[in-house]
Amino acid sequence: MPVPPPVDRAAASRAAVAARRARAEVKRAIADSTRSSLHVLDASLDPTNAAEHSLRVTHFLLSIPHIGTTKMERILATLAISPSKRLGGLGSNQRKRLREYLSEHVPQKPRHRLLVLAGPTAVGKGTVVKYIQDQYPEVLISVSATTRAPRPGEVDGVNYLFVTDEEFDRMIERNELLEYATVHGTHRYGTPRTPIDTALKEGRPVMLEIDIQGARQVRKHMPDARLVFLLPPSWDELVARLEGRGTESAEEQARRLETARTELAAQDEFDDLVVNDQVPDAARKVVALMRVSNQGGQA
Ligand SMILES: Nc1ncnc2c1ncn2[C@@H]1O[C@H](COP(=O)(O)OP(=O)(O)OP(=O)(O)O)[C@@H](O)[C@H]1O
Ligand SMILES: Nc1nc2c(ncn2[C@@H]2O[C@H](COP(=O)(O)O)[C@@H](O)[C@H]2O)c(=O)[nH]1
Repeated sequence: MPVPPPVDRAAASRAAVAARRARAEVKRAIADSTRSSLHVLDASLDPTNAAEHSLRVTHFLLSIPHIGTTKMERILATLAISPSKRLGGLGSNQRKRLREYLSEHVPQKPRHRLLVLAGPTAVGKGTVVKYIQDQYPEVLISVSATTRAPRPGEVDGVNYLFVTDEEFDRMIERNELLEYATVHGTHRYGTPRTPIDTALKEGRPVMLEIDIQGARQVRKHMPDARLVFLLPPSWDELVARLEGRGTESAEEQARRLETARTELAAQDEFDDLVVNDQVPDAARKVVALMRVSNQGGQA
C-alpha cells in the first residue's frame, strides 16, 4: 500500500475557517445589498474568487432578501439546478437561466456610476480620458486639484485646478476632497467632492483619473465604485510613451518609472484591466464598464 502524504491538519483547518469566513462575508454582502446578486454570480465564474466560486447555490439564494426555503426550492426546480451545486460549478445554461431569473425577479441595487481609472505614468490615462470626454459627453470627468505647476497648454479649471500648497491644505481642512495623495513623491493631487456628489445624485456617470493611492481611498469610502487599471501593451512601450511625451526631465522620468513598477504590481486590486493599445478601443471598453455597472455584468 502506498503511504499517503502527511496531512497538515492545522493548515487545512485554517484554510477551512478562512473559506467559511469568506463565504459568510459574500452572503452578508448580498443580504445587506452592498453587492448585487448578479455581481456575485458573475464573480463566481472566476475560480480565483474563491468565496463566490465555492458558494452553494442554496446559500446564495437564501441570502437574497425575500427568498426563503420554499421559494428557493421552487426556483431551483424551475431552473433545473440541483441544490447540491456550487455557483462555480453551474453549467453555462444553468448560469444563464439563473442570471435571467435574477435580472427579472430580484431588484438589483444600483451601483454608483463612478469609475476610477488608474494606471502607471504615461500609459495613456489622460489621452483615453480626453477621448472619452470628446466622444461620450454624458460622462462627467472630475477635474482634480494639484499643487504642481501647469504644463504648457494646460488651462486652470479645465485640466486641473492649480492651487498653492496653502490652498490645498485648506481644501483638506474643509473636507472638500474625496481623496488626495502625494504622487511620485513630489506634488499633491486631490479630487474635489462636490461635483461628483452632485453628478451621481443626478444619475450621471462620473470618472476619476487618479493614482493608486487615491483609488484605494475611493474604494474605502465608496465601495460601489468600479476600479479600472489601464495597462500598456508592454513595459518598453510604456517607457517609449513617457520619453516620447517629453514633458519630464530625465530625473523625473526615472522617478515616475520607479512608481510605475509598484503600481503595475498592484493591478490585481482592480475590478477590471484594460490594455491601452489603440485609444478608441480602450476608451470604448472603459465606457462599456460604466454602462453595465448597474447590471453587475461584464464588459
Ligand atoms: N494608445 C496609445 N498609443 C500610442 N501612444 C499613446 C497611446 N495612448 C497615449 N499615448 C501617448 O503616450 C503619452 C502618454 O500619454 P498620457 O499623457 O495620456 O499618459 P498618462 O497615463 O495620463 O500619464 P501621467 O500619469 O504621467 O499623467 C502621450 O504622448 C500620448 O500621446
Ligand atoms: N490621487 C490622485 N491622483 C491624481 C489626481 N489627479 C491626477 N492624479 C494622478 O497624478 C499623476 C500625475 O499626473 P500628471 O498630470 O502630473 O502627469 C497621474 O498618475 C494621475 O493619475 C487626483 O485627484 N488624485
